[in-house]
Amino acid sequence: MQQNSEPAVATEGLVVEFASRRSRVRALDGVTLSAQRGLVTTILGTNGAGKSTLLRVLQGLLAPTEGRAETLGRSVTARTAEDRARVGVMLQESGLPPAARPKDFLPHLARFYAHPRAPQELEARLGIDEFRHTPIRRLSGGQRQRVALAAAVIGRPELCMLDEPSAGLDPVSRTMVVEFIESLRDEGTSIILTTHLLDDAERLSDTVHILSRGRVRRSGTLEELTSSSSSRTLSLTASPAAAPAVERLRAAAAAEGLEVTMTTTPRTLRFNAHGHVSPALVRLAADCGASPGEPPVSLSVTQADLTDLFFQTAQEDA
Ligand SMILES: Nc1ncnc2c1ncn2[C@@H]1O[C@H](COP(=O)(O)OP(=O)(O)OP(=O)(O)O)[C@@H](O)[C@H]1O
Repeated sequence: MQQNSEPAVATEGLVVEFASRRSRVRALDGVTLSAQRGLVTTILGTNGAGKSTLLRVLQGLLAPTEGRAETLGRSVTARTAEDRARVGVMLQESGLPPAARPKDFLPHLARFYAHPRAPQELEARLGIDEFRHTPIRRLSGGQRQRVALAAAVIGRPELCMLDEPSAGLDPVSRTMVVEFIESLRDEGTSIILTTHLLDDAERLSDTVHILSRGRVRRSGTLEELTSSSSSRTLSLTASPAAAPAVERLRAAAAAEGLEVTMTTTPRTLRFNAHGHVSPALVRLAADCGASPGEPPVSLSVTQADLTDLFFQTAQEDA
């Protein structure tokens, strides 16, 4: 028996190198991270950061060049069939049989497990019942994705790895999938998630690891990550009469290295500056009214959110 105190996932110094005669790519460059049981751990990163490579190693589909990786306390290179049955996997390329219909495929899959979920209940929860008679090759990308998610969880895995499960879904299906993932977590399933949808990441994640160029650049709970960041967003709305003052603010923010966006309509000026917002800049903003010494229509300084951190990480590594 495995001890449940083991983390759901643990990696140490994981390196994956893809080498051809012409080039060599270090997709993972010393990744050390862990994911606690019963929580949602999200891996974020720009395209090519190494997220799918990491999942492929954790799924035992790719041998690391260096380092070690464990799922549920077992090395990924030494897993038995029984160990594999405890891990559910949803890949970006679905790997589903094209001629099968969901109504046959899910019950067929269920027969491989001792205590499977009821296929019809899964169909209903993921909206698959609407197209259960259609062969998989005729399903849309978003429909196929939901069948792949159902297939990943039908055996009641203790650990579920989901590679961009909500990407490309319409808003109704996306909500269904996000709520489904929440319910898996509530049942105690450990979940490793990758996504580019930062709203979903904010809603679902207990812990986040942000990868860039094959390395873990930031790790922590959402609260730890955002409170440790010195980044703030200064947002201001002013009347067009305040344009000269807002222009001075823009120049000062740019000189301090902040990222600035401005939009002007006939009735309002909107100004946003993101980065290390100094007290001097806040004082300058407080004077952006229609006449000298008057305050602007609105002014706020807010803590960085996950989106800000994501951009910051990408910029630091550019
Ligand atoms: N089989 C392969 N052969 C050569 N290079 C590869 C291979 N698979 C991935 N790579 C490279 O490894 C790096 C990481 O790729 P990976 O697919 O892990 O990124 P990702 O973070 O999942 O990106 P995305 O968000 O686009 O899915 C990229 O530079 C990619 O080109």
